Amino acid sequence: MTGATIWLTGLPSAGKTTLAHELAGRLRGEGHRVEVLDGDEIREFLSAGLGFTRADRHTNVQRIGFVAELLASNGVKALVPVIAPYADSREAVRKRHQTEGTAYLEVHVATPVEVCSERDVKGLYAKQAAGEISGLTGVDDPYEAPESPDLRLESHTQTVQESAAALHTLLTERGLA
Ligand SMILES: Nc1ncnc2c1ncn2[C@@H]1O[C@H](COP(=O)(O)OS(=O)(=O)O)[C@@H](OP(=O)(O)O)[C@H]1O
Ligand SMILES: Nc1ncnc2c1ncn2[C@@H]1O[C@H](COP(=O)(O)OP(=O)(O)O)[C@@H](O)[C@H]1O
Repeated sequence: MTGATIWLTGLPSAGKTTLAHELAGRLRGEGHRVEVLDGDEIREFLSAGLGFTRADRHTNVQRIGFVAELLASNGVKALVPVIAPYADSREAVRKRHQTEGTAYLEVHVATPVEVCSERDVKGLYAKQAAGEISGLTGVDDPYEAPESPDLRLESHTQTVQESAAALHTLLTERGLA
């Protein structure tokens, strides 16, 4: 089976993790091998000790990109719900896949910051507003939105199922599902 990395980039609470797991379920049901490289889990193990500076975020994204490519080149659909706020970090991951001849799709989960901060799944926006944390992506830390992603999802105007269906359609169009 053809492997691929599908990177879901977007702000905290945009819907990256939810969509990755929804898509994973659909793909598994069709017999695909799937791994979700969850940002929080990766930061507990593979990227333990890294923080949220530009340099640390870059290192984190390159490590995840490396593992995703290994999985994808062995027939796995590697779903990556990780913010990856910097365009040059994402570009380096894309190039690595290109060099190795491995399929790579960039999906922008383009939920506006106002909606994300209302969802505030992990309470980070509230903590930032209360001055308890700083350097929150999209608020007081940069997020460089992709200029030409393979797909841009408007998760605030769609249900989870509609967004996941759009993602699945993209994979089908590219011969990956
Ligand atoms: N300052 C700050 N900025 C952004 N995110 C923060 C921050 N502090 C903690 N968190 C939590 O860590 C998750 C982001 O980790 P990632 O590995 O996806 O980010 S990055 O690509 O390295 O920037 C992110 O997870 P998601 O909410 O699922 O996106 C946050 O829950
Ligand atoms: N179309 C949609 N796609 C993804 N999530 C959605 C959508 N509509 C509403 N949501 C909700 O938004 C929240 C997103 O949280 P989460 O997936 O953890 O975000 P992230 O991983 O980007 O931080 C979830 O509570 C989810 O149910």
